[in-house]
Amino acid sequence: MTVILASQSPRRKELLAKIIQEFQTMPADIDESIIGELTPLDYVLEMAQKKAQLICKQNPHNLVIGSDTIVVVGDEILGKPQDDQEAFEMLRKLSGRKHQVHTSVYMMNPTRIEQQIVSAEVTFFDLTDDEIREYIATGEHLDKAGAYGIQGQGSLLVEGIKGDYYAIVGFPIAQVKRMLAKFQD
Ligand SMILES: Cc1cn([C@H]2C[C@H](O)[C@@H](COP(=O)(O)OP(=O)(O)OP(=O)(O)O)O2)c(=O)[nH]c1=O
Repeated sequence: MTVILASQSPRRKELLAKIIQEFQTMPADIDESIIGELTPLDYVLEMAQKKAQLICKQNPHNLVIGSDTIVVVGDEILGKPQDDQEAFEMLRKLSGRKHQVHTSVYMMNPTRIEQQIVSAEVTFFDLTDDEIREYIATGEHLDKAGAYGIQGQGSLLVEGIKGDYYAIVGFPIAQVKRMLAKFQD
């Protein structure tokens, strides 16, 4: 059965390639704007489900994987920033405190569904406005939840992490591998 990753993220593609050799990718363009109506965990799972369901409709005989990543600080959900100004505000909120990163994975084929949320806690150093501007100048913040990428220059903002590093980067491969194994049963 062909595996389809319902994603346009080059990172998710790279990470899935670490655990399976053959799969396709298809972007799932869904409306991610219902922030606020759901709890963070319900929201992140729903986004992964929507991505998987959209691609599954067009490819009903395949195993489709959707995934989504959010940052939660206090009780606020941070998705991807719209522009540099919003990125600046997000990074200011994250400065000097802990936040949670949640990545959901939703897998479906005609006979089975597996879903999972994998989380990590990230602590940021105290950041000056100049440090935030310097980071934003790298440009790597724009397509990332919370406006940073721990795998890049964003690592310089991070004092520590607890939990699964790959959940922060956007695709928790150890859990994904275990979920995929259930489709072999
Ligand atoms: C916090 C953090 C997020 N991210 C990324 C992971 C996700 O790709 C992105 C959050 O956006 P998502 O909407 O989860 O994913 P996406 O738009 O990149 O891809 P698709 O919906 O097509 O699957 O933020 C990092 O790469 N590094 C980090 O440290």
